[in-house]
Amino acid sequence: MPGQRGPVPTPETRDVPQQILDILGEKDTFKPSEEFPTLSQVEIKAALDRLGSRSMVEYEQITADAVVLEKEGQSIVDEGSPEYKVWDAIRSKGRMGVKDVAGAVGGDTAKFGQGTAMKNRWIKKDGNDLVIAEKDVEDKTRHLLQSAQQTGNVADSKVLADLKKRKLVKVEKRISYTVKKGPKYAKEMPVEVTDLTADMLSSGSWQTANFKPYNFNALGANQTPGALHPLNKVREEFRKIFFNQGFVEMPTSRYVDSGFWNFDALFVPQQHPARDMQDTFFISDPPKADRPRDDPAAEAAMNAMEEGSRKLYAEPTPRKTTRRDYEKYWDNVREVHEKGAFGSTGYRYTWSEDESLRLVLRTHTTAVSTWCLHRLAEDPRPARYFSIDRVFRNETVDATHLAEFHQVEGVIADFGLTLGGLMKFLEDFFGKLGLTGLRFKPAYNPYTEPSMEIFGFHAGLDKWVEIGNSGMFRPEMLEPMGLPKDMRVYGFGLSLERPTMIRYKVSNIRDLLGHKVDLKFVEEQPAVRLDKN
Ligand SMILES: N[C@@H](Cc1ccccc1)C(=O)O
Repeated sequence: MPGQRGPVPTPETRDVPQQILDILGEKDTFKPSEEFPTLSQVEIKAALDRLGSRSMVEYEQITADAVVLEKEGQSIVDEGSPEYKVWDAIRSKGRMGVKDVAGAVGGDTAKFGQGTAMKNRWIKKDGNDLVIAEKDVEDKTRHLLQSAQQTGNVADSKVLADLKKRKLVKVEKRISYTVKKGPKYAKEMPVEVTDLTADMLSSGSWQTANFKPYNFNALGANQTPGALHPLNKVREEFRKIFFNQGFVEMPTSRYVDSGFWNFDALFVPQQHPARDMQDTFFISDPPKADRPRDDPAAEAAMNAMEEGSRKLYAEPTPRKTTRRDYEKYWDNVREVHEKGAFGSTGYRYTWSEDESLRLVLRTHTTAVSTWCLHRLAEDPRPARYFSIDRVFRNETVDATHLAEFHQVEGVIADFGLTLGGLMKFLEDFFGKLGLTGLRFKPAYNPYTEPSMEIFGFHAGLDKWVEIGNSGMFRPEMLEPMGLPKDMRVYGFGLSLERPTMIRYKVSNIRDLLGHKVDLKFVEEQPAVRLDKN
């Protein structure tokens, strides 16, 4: 029975309760330690408890002193006493030089044995030699210790004190039991019923059935309650960091989105290589997305997230909601691509509505940030949003790349933001993950200007690793939404997999994500604190 306190019955111990009943059929009382010399005290106790809890036996515990052999005492029992060994060595040679005894029996044995053998008059000196004085001797020390071992007792207290002084024996407390019949004694272990069944109820046999008593001392069986996946553990750590800095979590989980939200609204030109089949998974059925329009489900989710945050940070006013003009937004996006607008010269190509309405597996969570930012335009105010969710890219799969992974993404909207502020923010943010002394490298994203790749020095790997991408969103993205000209928005993104792989020392991403993940691995990984190494 899993979790049962005490030893698990083995084939040798399983029928001990029955054997105890058998013995009690012949004697009124007995000591199990004498009848079962090979069983441990714990095994005996388990059998007695089993019978005792059913009132089949009663037992008493006796604590008594027992003489136990020390190592030296045991070796005398096994090989004989030093005095005997000295006598025996001299006997077998006939005579032996005093100086040769140590060589024959060992230094320690010679040292202790020779004197005692002399005192016992087993040996005597003959010139410079030793010869035996007694033809037959009894190794009393050995016999004394043998009997002490068998009975756990040395009757003569003076002898016992002497053996203790010579460190041949010690005295220990021993627990033993005396057993007698209990009020429900029977010759056989009765058959016990564990479950009340429908049959027993209808036949009435439950009335006479012998139910197994509850064992309230039994430990519960170990439960495997499930475990957070390592990615989820790291995700939770990131979420804490974001929440601690006043970020609102964005509603996510919409894996399929239109090109509009994933690309066009972000000022990604329609000919951009990222929009190629090589890089993006396109969905063929349904063939086309709807034009951007009200999205009540996402709206409700985001309202709830904001409401929670508003309570937490005691922000005074809820957002004003006005009707969004999606026709205008759509036209603005077309115009900024095609002809240029809002002070930008645009890309100057013919913008295709069909391309914008193609369905894709979203390639970045910036699609969600874009949706949240366009929503902010109806009541522009400082805001901080984050998401941690799955994205898809048509990549060649290898040890560090899969066609799907997770992005950690944050955006900060405010008035009067500067690039220096973003760098400082990122230093603080990554500092909380234990990464300090960041380096920034100018980079290019169609939707941010300036853009920076973020590098951190990884002490364990002893090299600079790219840990993220960031930038300030372009006016070509923000102004078509209706966000005010003087509002600036930071954005940054990183993968969830990379810090998780480093933290859990996973070298192949397929051990972390996909269909080959070992559940045992998942269950065994400890929780982490990202800011503790
Ligand atoms: N979308 C970028 C990350 C990013 C987000 C926001 C601003 C700048 C960069 C990526 O996928 O790598």
